[in-house]
Amino acid sequence: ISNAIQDKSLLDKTNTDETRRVVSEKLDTNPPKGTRDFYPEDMRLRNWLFDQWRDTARISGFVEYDAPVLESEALYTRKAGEEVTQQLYNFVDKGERAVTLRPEMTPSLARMVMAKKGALPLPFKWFSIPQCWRYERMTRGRRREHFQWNMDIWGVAGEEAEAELIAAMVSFFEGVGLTSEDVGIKVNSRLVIGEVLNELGIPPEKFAATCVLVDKLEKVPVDAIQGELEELGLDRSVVEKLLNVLTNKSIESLRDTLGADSKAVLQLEKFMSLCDAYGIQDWIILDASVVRGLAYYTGIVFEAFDRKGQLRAIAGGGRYDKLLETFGGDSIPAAGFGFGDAVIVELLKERNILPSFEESGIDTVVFAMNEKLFPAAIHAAAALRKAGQSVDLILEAKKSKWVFKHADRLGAKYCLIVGESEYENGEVAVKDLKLGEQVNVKIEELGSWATSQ
Ligand SMILES: Nc1ccc(Br)nc1
Repeated sequence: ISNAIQDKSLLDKTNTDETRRVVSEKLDTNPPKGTRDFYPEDMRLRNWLFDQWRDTARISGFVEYDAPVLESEALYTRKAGEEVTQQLYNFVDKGERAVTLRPEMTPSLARMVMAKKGALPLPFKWFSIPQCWRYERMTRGRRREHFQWNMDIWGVAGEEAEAELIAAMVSFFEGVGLTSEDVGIKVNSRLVIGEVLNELGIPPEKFAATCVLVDKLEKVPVDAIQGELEELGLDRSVVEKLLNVLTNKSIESLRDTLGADSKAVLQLEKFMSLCDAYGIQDWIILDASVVRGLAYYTGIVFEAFDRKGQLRAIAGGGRYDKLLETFGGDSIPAAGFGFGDAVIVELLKERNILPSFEESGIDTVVFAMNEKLFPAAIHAAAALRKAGQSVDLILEAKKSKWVFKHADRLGAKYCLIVGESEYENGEVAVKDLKLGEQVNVKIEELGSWATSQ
């Protein structure tokens, strides 16, 4: 190596060959399959959505946490046939560890709670906005990542937790301009399935996997999963009976089917009365066919959907009291939801209530008419920035025409011009780009000018 460095000609030659080989393989500028780049305008939309989520969480008394995007694969080996665990973005790392990009956040939250071994004061209300991943064969060309707002309440056994969670979700919808005419929230309890399976003599250990299969039945014909049903010992008559109960779309009909003293009916009646207290009853639809696809739900489950029925579920969640047990820990009652960043944006666009994010948010473009005046432009920009303005200082010699076009592209409010004659009078010219008016401002008064805008 040292000879090569001394013998520069060799280095140049090697570099040239190397460079030629590298340049010949044209770089693929697309992001990896199923992932997205966020250019500034996309980032403004994403930040706006995250701000709505964060504001709702803060107002509802939730505090933010986070966890690594990379987790041990062991966190998701639930063997219940869920889509989310069958599409892990997993690999073996350089330390021979079986790891995966997280497909959901709840298991990470459970791991964090277990790590604290009971030292966490209960109850707690936490939220996060993790990027979650799946590795789906690109046959369907679907995304492999999304950001998912997670809200969870741990340590509250009563349905008050689910009602608080759904009230927070409704508060988000109202905050972005959606009403109960646009969005509904279907609510059910997995106790319904539990009572039916119990009556039919199906052992409780089959409960979770049955729920996952029933969820799949919402999307595919029975024949498509007949094999999995039989593997679980669910013969056709059991499935028919189960599906019949799940057709109930009101608390009244469910009460007729399961009886007034059914735990599932009593739970749902209590939940509905809590929703009345929040004044969100118009958003709620009882629908016994809702089971959700995660194995660990144990009680109330819910999903938000667009009333026009054009889109996939907007959000979903439920109670998961036994999750820590599946990790070998002691159970703590918990409930929560996940709310993806894709469907909600599609809905807001379709309802034409997604704000515009074209403008960069730059307040003032500052430029010097010649190189000699650039230090003065720096001082002007510094004064405006000190007063809290967002300032784009033009860093090279540019013609005025270019600067005004640039300022227009940015959607800037003002253009501050440092010109010879004004500067000699200790002033700069400020043009209001929306109104077209231009005023001269004393340089030492720029701070107060900025704060007065
Ligand atoms: N679980 C999951 C992860 C990533 C996407 Br996109 N959808 C679902």
